[in-house]
Amino acid sequence: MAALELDSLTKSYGDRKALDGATFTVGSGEIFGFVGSNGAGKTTAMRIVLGVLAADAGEVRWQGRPITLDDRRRIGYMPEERGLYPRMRVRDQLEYLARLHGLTPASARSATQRWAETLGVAERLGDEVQKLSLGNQQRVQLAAALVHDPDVLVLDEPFSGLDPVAVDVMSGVLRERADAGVPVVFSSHQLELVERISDRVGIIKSGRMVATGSIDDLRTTDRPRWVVAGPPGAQWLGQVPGARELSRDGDRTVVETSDGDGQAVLRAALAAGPVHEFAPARPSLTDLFRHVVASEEVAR
Ligand SMILES: Nc1ncnc2c1ncn2[C@@H]1O[C@H](COP(=O)(O)OP(=O)(O)OP(=O)(O)O)[C@@H](O)[C@H]1O
Repeated sequence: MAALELDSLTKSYGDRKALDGATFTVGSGEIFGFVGSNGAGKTTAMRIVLGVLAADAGEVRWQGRPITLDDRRRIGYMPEERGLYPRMRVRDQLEYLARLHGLTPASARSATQRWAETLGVAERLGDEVQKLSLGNQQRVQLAAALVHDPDVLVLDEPFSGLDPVAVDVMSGVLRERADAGVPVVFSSHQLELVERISDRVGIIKSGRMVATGSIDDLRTTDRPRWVVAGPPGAQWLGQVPGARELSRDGDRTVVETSDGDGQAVLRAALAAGPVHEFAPARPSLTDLFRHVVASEEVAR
């Protein structure tokens, strides 16, 4: 079931339309990767979910009804502009945020300890935030989003600037929270990472969702592609009706077919010479992103 729904959100800043009917849902237990070019509207959409910004039109729903202030208090949010007090000690900061969300002093203390350990910053609990490296500050920022055991996670570029170990720690935590039933939505420009950890992704362009679904859904096309390595050139391809070369790198050709008949492609290649690789070509999220962002067509 869709736990969090963004329905037809519209928002303008003066005459600049930041959101233009953006709609998507995030289910319980689902990690949703929210991607789009700079200025496409991701932060604006997340701020509207949080309620720090009001939509001009459209609605955010939680569990099927309009989201309330109380629901919003149960969101764990990592803002793009971050939001830690630089001179406050990590421990005080996390305990303070937990208390703001209604935890008792004892629960705030134990949640602070637990999340600091999970995120690898327990040894820095006594330090001022400003003395931490940026990556460690970001771990603390995630701890700040998690310390009140939120029902939803909304994270604006949580992975930017992290080293690979920190990326693993953070993605492990997101998966663990999702497995506990929490809907997780995060924005990122690191498309390989988004592809690796998201259950579903949404691509936003100029304030409108141009594609939403699992990576496999988005890959599904009525013009399947194949990689063929072997015969030099691509003259052999002329023998296959409805097939065309998309790209060629040395003896490796990516072929698009109109009817998905890979066997016809393989037969033509074999007739031209030995073939040492033949496989369906699976576009990466980066390929899909380039494709939908470059095209003007608005789908789904
Ligand atoms: N406070 C503001 N005042 C005026 N325009 C704004 C404001 N905030 C955002 N915008 C504009 O709204 C559009 C959407 O911005 P938004 O920050 O939501 O994009 P984004 O997808 O998060 O971008 P990025 O990937 O660069 O963080 C942009 O054109 C931006 O310039």
